[in-house]
Amino acid sequence: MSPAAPGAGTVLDGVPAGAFGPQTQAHGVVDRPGERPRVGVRLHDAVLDVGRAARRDGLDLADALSEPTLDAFMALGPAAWAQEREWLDALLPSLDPADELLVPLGQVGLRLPFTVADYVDFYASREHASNLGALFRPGQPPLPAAWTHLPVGYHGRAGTVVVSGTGVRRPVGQVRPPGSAAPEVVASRRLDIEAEVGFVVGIGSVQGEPVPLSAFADHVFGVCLVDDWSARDLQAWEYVPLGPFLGKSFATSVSAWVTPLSSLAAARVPAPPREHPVQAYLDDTDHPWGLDLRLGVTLQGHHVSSPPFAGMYWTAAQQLAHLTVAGASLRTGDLFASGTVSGPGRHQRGSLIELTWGGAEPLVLPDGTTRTFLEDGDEVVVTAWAPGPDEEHPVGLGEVRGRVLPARPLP
Ligand SMILES: O=C(O)/C=C/C(=O)CC(=O)CC(=O)O
Ligand SMILES: [Ca+2]
Ligand SMILES: [Mg+2]
Repeated sequence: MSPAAPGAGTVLDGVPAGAFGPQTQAHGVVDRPGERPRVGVRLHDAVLDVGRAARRDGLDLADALSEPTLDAFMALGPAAWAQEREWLDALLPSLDPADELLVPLGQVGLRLPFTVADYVDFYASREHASNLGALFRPGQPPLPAAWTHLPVGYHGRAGTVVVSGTGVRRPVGQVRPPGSAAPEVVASRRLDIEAEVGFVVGIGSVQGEPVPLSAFADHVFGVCLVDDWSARDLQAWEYVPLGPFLGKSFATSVSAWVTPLSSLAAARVPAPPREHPVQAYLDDTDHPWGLDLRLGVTLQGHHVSSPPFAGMYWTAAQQLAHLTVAGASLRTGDLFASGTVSGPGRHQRGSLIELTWGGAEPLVLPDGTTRTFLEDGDEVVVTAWAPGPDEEHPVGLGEVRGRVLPARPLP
């Protein structure tokens, strides 16, 4: 298991006050000295030990909520999730701030909240896909032919998913520098971020049986934030024709909090208009799962981008239907990420390769330094929030934070 994250409870970039009130019910796993890790639900700047609280209230969910990961609780499925929500909706607003089961965030470490089963990364932002097409494949159409017909994705590396706060070692690998005929092995010079939203599967499915789009909320427990660290120089040399491999396999960071889908009811929006009718299994007319999530990205504490999730062309429900249509099954803990969230505006791009246009237009940070790609010691934080039941109760999605560690010596 990855190490506990330091710096829990730090101030979030651009996330409104009150984002972790009783409406949000972000689930994580907390680590306290001398104790086994336990499931916790965040309430403002504290965490409720939900296993012990459930035991105190005589709830039959107490065993599943007393585990060192969210796995057992997520595997109970939507009826149990709804039961827990009803209980927390009643309990949290009336909880005594001095309750012994509420622990200040600053006193706990935060762990990877679930065992990552399989990991898939999609490519659902039209702006991001078009930008990457222009940068990686100049002279070719901005989008691949299939892009408007199906949610393009690739299978990633589940075992290198780490919790927010874990250091990210600069990868070493093969690159072919521009203008050079021969490849060489170097520490990546084009280390990048990708700001994404992740969806966490609670209930699995049977191999060979597709999961219809309408069953999305029966399978997916909640949402986390993802930073899909990407070595653009490794990626550019290796990716044809099978797609990302080592350039994205070394680390993928996720937030320590998983926000239940049920907390995002007020954030649901229709997806953008489709360019042409989609296949029946992707038709989401009756199940719109667009989500108005507002992301923020900081680099060395400076705000560099505000990617809007609401404009994503493919929704997570369509992605789940597509992922399973050929017969692939789901497992508890499967993680599928949206793809980099980029909007049409310059300051809405979710990666440095887009923000600096392949390094040609460096970012100037308020401290006077410039960046094209990440330098050793750089820290990136991705945050997000969504509209909640009313203006005073926005829903916070926490943060995913990572600092770049220097590369190991070349092999
Ligand atoms: O267009 C490409 O060749 C590569 C695209 C990416 O690197 C993006 C990716 O990982 C999928 C996404 O995050 O949207
Ligand atoms: Ca990605
Ligand atoms: Mg990755």
